[in-house]
Amino acid sequence: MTIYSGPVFEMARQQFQTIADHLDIREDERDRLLYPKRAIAVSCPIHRDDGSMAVFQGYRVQHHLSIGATKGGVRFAPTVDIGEVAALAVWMSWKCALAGLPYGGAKGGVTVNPLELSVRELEALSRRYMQEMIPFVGPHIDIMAPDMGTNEQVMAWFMDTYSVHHGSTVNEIVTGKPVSSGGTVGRREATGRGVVHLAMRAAERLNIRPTNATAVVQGFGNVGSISALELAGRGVRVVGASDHTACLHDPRGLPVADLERHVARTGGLAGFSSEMAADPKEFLTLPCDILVPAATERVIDESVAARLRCRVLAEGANGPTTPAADAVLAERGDEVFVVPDILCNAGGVVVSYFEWVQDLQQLFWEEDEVNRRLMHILDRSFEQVTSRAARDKVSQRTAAMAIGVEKVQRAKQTRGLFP
Ligand SMILES: NC(=O)C1=CN([C@@H]2O[C@H](COP(=O)(O)OP(=O)(O)OC[C@H]3O[C@@H](n4cnc5c(N)ncnc54)[C@H](OP(=O)(O)O)[C@@H]3O)[C@@H](O)[C@H]2O)C=CC1
Ligand SMILES: O=C(O)CCC(=O)C(=O)O
Repeated sequence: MTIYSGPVFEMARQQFQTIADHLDIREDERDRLLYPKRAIAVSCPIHRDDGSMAVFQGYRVQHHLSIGATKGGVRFAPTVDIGEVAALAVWMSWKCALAGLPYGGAKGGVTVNPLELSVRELEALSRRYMQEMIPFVGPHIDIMAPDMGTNEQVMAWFMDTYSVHHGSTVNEIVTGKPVSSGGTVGRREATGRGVVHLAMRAAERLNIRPTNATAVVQGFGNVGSISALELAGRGVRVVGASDHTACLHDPRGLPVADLERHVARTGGLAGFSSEMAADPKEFLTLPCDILVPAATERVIDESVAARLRCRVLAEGANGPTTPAADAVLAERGDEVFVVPDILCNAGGVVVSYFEWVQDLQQLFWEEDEVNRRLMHILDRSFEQVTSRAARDKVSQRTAAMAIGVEKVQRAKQTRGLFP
């Protein structure tokens, strides 16, 4: 019996079983590695602007405590449930271990559509969520960060709420804060920047020149918009971009900077251009060299996987590709070079780690230092994953997860169990 259910947790569980079989992990050790150490569920009441009261469910799952504090983002979305949050926490563990960060994985979430809240209501909900979590988090216990539906402003409210309770400013309680409130330069851009850096490494392996390449990006929030801008900055023609409100396609290339300004002004891609409107059902299978899913989980199922027309799949989102889709991609052999999520989008948590280190030391780095160290870690992980995949004749996802799981397993074995 487990409280973790639903399609996203089932996906994380299936992936883990594949890795456990590949690594020949003993049956009696598997549950200890997969199931989260702690899960916290809270009710967050707020006053609505019309004077009524509303209660939102919030969660935080801390997956394992064997390497250090736990780390991971907080998602505000209508889909959030304990199973989704737990799956995302499990993935954070493998991601942090692969990158060599001193953290276990965590994730949080509130079941809410943030677009339906006023700014005042969003602030009230953010503060209430952190207030409810204060007994369970701390700079050496669990450090939150942004994810879907949250941003730098929400992190500043989290940090302020925790600090008011503590009696002095505790910058290191969350990462992804504004630079003006103890954030680091380069964190806002880090995930998309890392995605594109690794997409370029993959393209290089396939002899694709950026200036001859095309890209399609799903999702135009933090990760998607920065990925699109970085791709365009390297001379890649971004031919597709989408969010909930619209899918745009132009084989001649989209004006990415204009899209970003439009989204900043209006809140979405809708209304940018009716001539560029594309069919949402065909969006992910548009022909391109680089496909960046940067929205949500399970968007690439077996049917989409069979029809993908990209050469590089650079997973900006967490869990965009289902295990059934992975099997289809494996059958397609070398046709699609997959840069798996826990490698591809690790730039965010890597720079969050740098932010935490800087906050603890109260010594702040220049942006070129942040980026140099980020690329060093991403390049190291890329080499480890691709050489392990070649050595063991497995997919890059299996290789990446195997490296992460092995590190967590080793830490648990070395520390042992209480008698
Ligand atoms: N932020 C970070 O540092 C990191 C994020 N990630 C992952 O990246 C992904 C995106 O996160 P982030 O950019 O922060 O989130 P944001 O909330 O900033 O942006 C999400 C974007 O995805 C769009 N979107 C959501 N669902 C769909 C859909 N079904 N089809 C098309 N577009 C959709 C949203 O559109 P709309 O606004 O119209 O709803 C929005 O443009 C998530 O999987 C997250 O877990 C991974 C590592 C780090
Ligand atoms: O920056 C962080 O700590 C976590 C980012 C995150 O949630 C993720 O990598 O999925």
